[in-house]
Amino acid sequence: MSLLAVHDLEMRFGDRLIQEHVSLKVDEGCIFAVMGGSGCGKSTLLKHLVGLLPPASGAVCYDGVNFWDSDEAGRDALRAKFGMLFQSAALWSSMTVLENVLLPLTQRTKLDDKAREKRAREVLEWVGMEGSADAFPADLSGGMKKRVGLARAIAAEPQLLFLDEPSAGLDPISSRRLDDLILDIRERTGAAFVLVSHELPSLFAIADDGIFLDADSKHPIAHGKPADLAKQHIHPTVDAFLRREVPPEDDASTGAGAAADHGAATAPDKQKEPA
Ligand SMILES: Nc1ncnc2c1ncn2[C@@H]1O[C@H](COP(=O)(O)OP(=O)(O)OP(=O)(O)O)[C@@H](O)[C@H]1O
Repeated sequence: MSLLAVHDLEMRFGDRLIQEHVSLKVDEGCIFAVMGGSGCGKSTLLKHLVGLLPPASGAVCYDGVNFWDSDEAGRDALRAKFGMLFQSAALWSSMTVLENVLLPLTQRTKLDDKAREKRAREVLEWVGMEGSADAFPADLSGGMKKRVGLARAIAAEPQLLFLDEPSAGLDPISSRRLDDLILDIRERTGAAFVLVSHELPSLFAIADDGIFLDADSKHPIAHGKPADLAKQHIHPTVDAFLRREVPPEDDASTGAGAAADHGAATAPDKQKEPA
């Protein structure tokens, strides 16, 4: 039974179709990437996965339980299985770092004050932020805020973590540190991750599986490990994203066969590998 399974999801805003025929599975310990060009519906998919938006049709299931078929108590129980790191880290500015991390522990666990603080300090230590427990978010750099956001997301021991562009706005070194941190957290907790990302080095370094959403056809055009997809020439749009190539425009030869030739100039094995 998959931790998360999405079956033939259709996403709409009113009459406007965003994506259809979206199916995916995320198992324990998997790092799953949601990829695609700007505006294709990645963040919208994430919002469907965390129960913020109801599907137009299709199903989002956790451990085989359909989120939208559950009653409110059932949905709360399912929500307890996951944590979320928003793009901005979304820390409460009026609370200290420690108080921010304590929040999900207060809301989601029955731990007493002492145990809550112990756990909050433990996860802050994991992300290297134990020395900033009494600081306020305004005193932190972007990378530090993301690390605190990650500590808050993992504090209540979720099985699944959703990360919306975790590397956005970070310099390459901070971005690489965040990748290492995600791998470290997976190692420590066995949690699975679903991440929206445009960062190719990060996708190639840490993602085990993924889905590629296409803005034009409004359905997924590729499934698989990003590092493998970059070598397979499945579709010109996938190549353009994963191999940083410009897709041929208004060209009758935009099929998968033509894409193979199109990609030859900058094969991934000739690109600089992620450090
Ligand atoms: N609340 C909303 N109401 C109506 N349309 C929306 C809403 N939110 C997003 N959209 C539209 O849905 C489409 C997909 O948006 P989304 O933010 O999911 O794309 P994305 O792939 O995450 O983009 P980016 O990579 O630029 O962040 C866009 O055309 C966007 O304008």
